[in-house]
Amino acid sequence: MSSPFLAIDIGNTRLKWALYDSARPGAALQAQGAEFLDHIERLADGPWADLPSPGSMLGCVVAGDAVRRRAEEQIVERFDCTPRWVMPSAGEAGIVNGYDHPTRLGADRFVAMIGARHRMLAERPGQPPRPMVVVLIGTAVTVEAIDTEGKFLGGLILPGHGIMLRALESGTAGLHVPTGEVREFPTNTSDALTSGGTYAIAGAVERMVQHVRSHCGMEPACYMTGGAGWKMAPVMNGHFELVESLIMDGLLVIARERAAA
Ligand SMILES: Nc1ncnc2c1ncn2[C@@H]1O[C@H](COP(=O)(O)OP(=O)(O)O)[C@@H](O)[C@H]1O
Ligand SMILES: CC(C)(COP(=O)(O)O)[C@@H](O)C(=O)NCCC(=O)O
Ligand SMILES: [K+]
Repeated sequence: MSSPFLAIDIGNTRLKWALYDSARPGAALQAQGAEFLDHIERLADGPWADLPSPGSMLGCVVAGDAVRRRAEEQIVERFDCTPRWVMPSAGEAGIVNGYDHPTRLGADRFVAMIGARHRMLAERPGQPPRPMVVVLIGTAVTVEAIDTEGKFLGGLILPGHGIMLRALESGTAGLHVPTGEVREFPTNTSDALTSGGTYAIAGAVERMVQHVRSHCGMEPACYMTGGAGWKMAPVMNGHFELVESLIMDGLLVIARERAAA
């Protein structure tokens, strides 16, 4: 018997949710949405009002305990299921967590790597696994390195587009301008700021691809996700697959493994 499954990803800007017909990778998506954190209280009586009730849910949250509790209130108000959240551990679902303190790794990073590993293996059945670079472009940007065995080697944390711009605006007198375009040779302040932020992220990602290539001796499979992923995709060198659902995919993989255990 399978029942609908609710997956939730709470970042520092938005809560993303997705309802699937069951708790397994490849499950059919029935409904999805995103709310800014200020609007979490609208969920139960708004976007969730007419949904079929999930039999279980699993989420990841990096926005802090107060936000997590506000989301839990909505879940228990609307649905008959217990809120459950992924806590990064030393290893789960094909990823070995190489962080110095594994539990201090962001849950969204851990879950995205699990989703990516599952996708990479599914894309090449019967072939040897590849190392990976997994990029999350949300409020912050993270750039994760995973070897062929599924070991998380380490990752970068950078400011996201919005934080970079706000930091520059607040730290200078002359950088209060509208959003510009990404240009190779920007000739106005708006384009210079937008291009600077975009290529800062692209440069960090390219460097991590080099590190993984030389450490693992193989070209990594590269995946990108997050609310601002679409902004980065056009400027990435090499083959980067934009997978909007990477964190939800990871939650489905974990939910199935936990149900089987
Ligand atoms: N429609 C949108 N709503 C909110 N943020 C958006 C939107 N489109 C792009 N973004 C960008 O995505 C970032 C937030 O992405 P998201 O994945 O929701 O972040 P987080 O996981 O940290 O909550 C913002 O910094 C913003 O630059
Ligand atoms: C790095 C992050 C702030 C990213 O948050 P996001 O951009 O998804 O809102 C989050 O994953 C986090 O708080 N991590 C804990 C510290 C760490 O991963 O080392
Ligand atoms: K996130």
